[in-house]
Amino acid sequence: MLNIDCLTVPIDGRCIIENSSFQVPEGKITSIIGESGSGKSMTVSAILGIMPPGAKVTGKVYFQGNDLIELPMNELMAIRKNSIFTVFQDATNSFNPTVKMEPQLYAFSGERKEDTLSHFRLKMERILQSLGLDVTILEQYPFELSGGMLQRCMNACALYVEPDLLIADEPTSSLDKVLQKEFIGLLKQLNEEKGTTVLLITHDLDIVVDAAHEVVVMYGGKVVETGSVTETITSPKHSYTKLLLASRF
Ligand SMILES: Nc1ncnc2c1ncn2[C@@H]1O[C@H](COP(=O)(O)OP(=O)(O)OP(=O)(O)O)[C@@H](O)[C@H]1O
Repeated sequence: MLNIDCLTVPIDGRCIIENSSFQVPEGKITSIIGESGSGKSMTVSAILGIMPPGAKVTGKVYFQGNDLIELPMNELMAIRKNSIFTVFQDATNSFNPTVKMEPQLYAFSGERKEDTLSHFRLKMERILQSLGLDVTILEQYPFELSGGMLQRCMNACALYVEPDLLIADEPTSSLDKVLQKEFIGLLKQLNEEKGTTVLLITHDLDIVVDAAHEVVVMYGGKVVETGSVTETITSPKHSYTKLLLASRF
């Protein structure tokens, strides 16, 4: 589904990602794990084509037969709109505080699917209720909702869109344990019931073990190990992976 080949990202002469290759197989949950600053989020940015000024990307990012790095911006935007949904670390930052929830959730989900507002409302209300949210939140502003509720709203959009690829970048790090478990359950549900391919970025090995099928270990801007989660935790090869496993207990 997603095939990263020799990805290299220098920013202002400093190499942030170096010659990294890995695959995200269709229908699986693949997790990128690594210490803070190892280049996990920058890898996501390179996949999505959202790079900071001064960055140069080389290598290939194949998705559904296209090299996303080579695509003109309008074609990349169309692929992102139709096939990829991204959940970022702190949902609070994804919403405009001065706009009510309904138009914002519509923009993230119904509008992307080209659904009418009335169709969106019916479908979204069902999803919100299934996530334990009252539909009156649609009339509220983001600042009236808790961080956990906003994260659930973003999850509701992912459920609405049913993307081919869901990218979740540290989605649980601002959540309490109960909401973390709920989010991971939702990822598994989307993966098992809808066949959604998931790329999950985390620094939490317990989440990888609980949710992922495949793991990509990053260290110092490089992919140092890839493999199935079972294989990697039973016989890690790289010293950093061994350290990560040792620090789990
Ligand atoms: N806009 C930017 N300009 C220059 N360097 C950046 C920029 N954003 C990130 N970096 C650098 O790129 C490196 C990788 O950062 P990245 O955010 O990808 O790490 P990460 O593995 O996701 O870390 P974390 O787990 O803390 O989110 C870091 O050294 C960081 O300082």
